[in-house]
Amino acid sequence: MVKICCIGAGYVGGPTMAVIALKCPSIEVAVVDISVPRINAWNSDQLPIYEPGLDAVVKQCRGKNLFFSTDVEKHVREADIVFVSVNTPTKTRGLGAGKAADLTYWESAARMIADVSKSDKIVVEKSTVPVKTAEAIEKILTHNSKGIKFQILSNPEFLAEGTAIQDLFNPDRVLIGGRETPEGNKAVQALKDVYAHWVLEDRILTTNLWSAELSKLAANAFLAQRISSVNAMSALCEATGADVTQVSYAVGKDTRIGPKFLNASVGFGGSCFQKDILNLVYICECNGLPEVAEYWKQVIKINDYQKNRFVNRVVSSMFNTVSNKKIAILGFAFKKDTGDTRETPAIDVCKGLLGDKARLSIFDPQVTVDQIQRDLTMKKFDWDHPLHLQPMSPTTVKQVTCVWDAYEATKDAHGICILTEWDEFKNLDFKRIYDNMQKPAFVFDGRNIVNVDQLREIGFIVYSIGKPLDAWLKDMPAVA
Ligand SMILES: NC(=O)c1ccc[n+]([C@@H]2O[C@H](COP(=O)([O-])OP(=O)(O)OC[C@H]3O[C@@H](n4cnc5c(N)ncnc54)[C@H](O)[C@@H]3O)[C@@H](O)[C@H]2O)c1
Ligand SMILES: O=c1ccn([C@@H]2O[C@H](COP(=O)(O)OP(=O)(O)O[C@H]3O[C@H](CO)[C@@H](O)[C@H](O)[C@H]3O)[C@@H](O)[C@H]2O)c(=O)[nH]1
Repeated sequence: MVKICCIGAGYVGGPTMAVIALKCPSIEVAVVDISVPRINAWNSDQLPIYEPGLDAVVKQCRGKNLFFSTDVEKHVREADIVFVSVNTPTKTRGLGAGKAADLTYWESAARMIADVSKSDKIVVEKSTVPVKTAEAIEKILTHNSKGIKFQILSNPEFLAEGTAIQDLFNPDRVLIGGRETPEGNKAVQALKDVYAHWVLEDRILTTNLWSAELSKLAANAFLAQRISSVNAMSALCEATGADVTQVSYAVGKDTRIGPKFLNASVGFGGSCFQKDILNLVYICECNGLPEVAEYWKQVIKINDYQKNRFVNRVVSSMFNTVSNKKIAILGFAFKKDTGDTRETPAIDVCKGLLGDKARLSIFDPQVTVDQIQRDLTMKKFDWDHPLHLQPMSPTTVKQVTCVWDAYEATKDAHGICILTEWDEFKNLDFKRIYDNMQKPAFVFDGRNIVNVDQLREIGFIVYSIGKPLDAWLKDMPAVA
């Protein structure tokens, strides 16, 4: 029986391995982590991450051919294929701080693999890593290997949160990069055989190691670039009376462009886009390509601009101050159908409003009070380290309350900011909400999910990203 071990039981390691176990009953899969609470949660009824469809997959395989354990060394030693899916945060100190990937966790995993292994292994990069990481990892593995042979493969993951199970069941492509040697080809084939249990052959792409590593960074950069492009257009739409939804529909009808990923928003969030673009920028700089680095940097600059612009719209609409005003924040996760708040635009928007002394009442159906308080007090990039290494939040932000209901959050509020596109926000009783708010009552829709005309009819002053402006907002300063 082939044995797989995955180091890192996070958003990628957990769902990916659960699906491999489900689709390959003949393979034994162990997911290991240094975080005891995380592994305990994977072994309980309350999984550590919220992902539609995940519970059912885990329940079907756990205890049969899917195991979650903190006994990292034992499972690595026994495995034929070791996936490494640990954190690769942005460096906060030293060379490349604020841009380069911090490979501390990857390196320690590689050293441990070399130390405990007693048989040949295929080591698979599942984490997103800088191009050429495999070379460094190979050096660590072969230096300490006592004659054991390791083949390193790059197999980046393309799942998106909220649709992870769907994406894993039916991936656009599976990418496997390996050394172009007989041993390398054999290792690539072994991993191909795993995916071939459920992925069509023409969707399994094989490349050299460096192409696979770089393709992951390139894919995220392209995706984020589309969002920054449409968000840049949204500012121009507001200035000219065009409607960004109509513009992106018209643009996306061109089959060369395509309709997906063209929704204007308060900005993109999530653990990957910003981190991976910063990483790409750093790699370009290190390779003497400052113009290319500058090009990609702009995607992040526009994203920051969009978040600032949103805060400025809120403040300027409300008589240029939100001091001591209650603002309801609907949605804190970085997108719907996840409880993940990593790099969520809500953090920057909330911090911006708190900077102007607003009182915030936050509701998100999946995010806990503790998480929100941690996010609002944590330093940039601290979130991307294993849980037990993250600082506990010693202080709470007093002007922030978290509630478990949108009606409670909006009661007596002066304004509402919609920051996540949860389906339930579309069906709220806005008449009831309006009646319980201070007047004039404002809605700032950062996800373009409300029916603007209906809300204006009720009496709200509405701002919706990239849409023709409410008369109230027309003479207000719009620049960030
Ligand atoms: N989240 C996504 O949607 C996504 C998608 C594709 C790729 N990625 C990439 O995958 C990687 C993992 O992302 P994630 O979101 O799953 O992160 P995560 O923080 O959810 O999980 C990483 C896990 O690795 C564990 N870990 C760290 N060092 C360890 C070690 N030495 N031994 C054992 N366990 C260790 C941590 O405790 C943590 O539980 C990152 O490189 C990320 O960029 C993420
Ligand atoms: O038209 C759009 C599409 C997305 N977003 C925002 O962009 C962010 C990222 O969304 P999404 O890409 O759906 O989620 P992620 O889970 O971050 O997935 C991305 O990052 C992963 C980690 O690398 C990759 O594996 C995925 O392919 C890639 O889509 C979220 O804040 C979305 O709200 C928009 O604002 N407009």
